[in-house]
Amino acid sequence: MTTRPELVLLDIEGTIAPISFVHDVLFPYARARLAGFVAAHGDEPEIAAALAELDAIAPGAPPVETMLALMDRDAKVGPLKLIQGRIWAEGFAEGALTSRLYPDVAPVLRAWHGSGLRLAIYSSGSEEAQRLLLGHTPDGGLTALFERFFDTRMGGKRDAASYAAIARSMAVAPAHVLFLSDVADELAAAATAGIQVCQIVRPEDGTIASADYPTAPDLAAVAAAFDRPDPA
Ligand SMILES: CSCCC(=O)C(=O)COP(=O)(O)O
Ligand SMILES: [Mg+2]
Repeated sequence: MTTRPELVLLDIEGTIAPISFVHDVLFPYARARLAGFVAAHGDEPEIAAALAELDAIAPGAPPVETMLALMDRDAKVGPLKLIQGRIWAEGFAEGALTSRLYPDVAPVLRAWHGSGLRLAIYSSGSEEAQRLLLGHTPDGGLTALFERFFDTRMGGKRDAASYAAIARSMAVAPAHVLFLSDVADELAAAATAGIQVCQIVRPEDGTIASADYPTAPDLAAVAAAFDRPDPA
């Protein structure tokens, strides 16, 4: 991180939301409802298209089994993410789900937005899921702080071209974007595209610090770094 960015691009899981929340609350909620959801909504065009994509991944296998197997290895696959997002939408609408963010996140995001920094999300979770998560936090709705919610329709998070495309679509030079993530491979892809990067290392979630990139324990530390002079 060398210059104060114009745009901060944020990952979700492990960066602003606890991994434990995603794995122990959101994923089990979706797992338990996959079969019922497919039975109820499988004929809707968007869901039917997602089921066809799943069939291309595991030809002939029942789609619910394919999704369960993908979830077992935390595969970030578009049709699975779309269906998870639709299931979580029902949970948030019924009040059965409330999202959880790390405690530093909401105050820093509000301060960044208030100071004119542009904000966007780039997550493997679907755009709908991202909006739900940020719209139902214990600190209130945060979606209005963000200009855009990018998901894997922009490309994979380990592919440099995805970050270049995001910068282009937000009309900002890559060098003026800062990407925050817990995953070193994602930071490597962003750095290849010329984007500034910082790894968020949350000890409570067991993130392993990479030797290759600047690290910070939370968003407050990133914010503090903006105000420090560059090392000579
Ligand atoms: C609202 S996103 C839900 C979490 C999720 O499904 C996911 O895959 C998060 O991936 P990330 O790219 O944010 O680490
Ligand atoms: Mg992450």
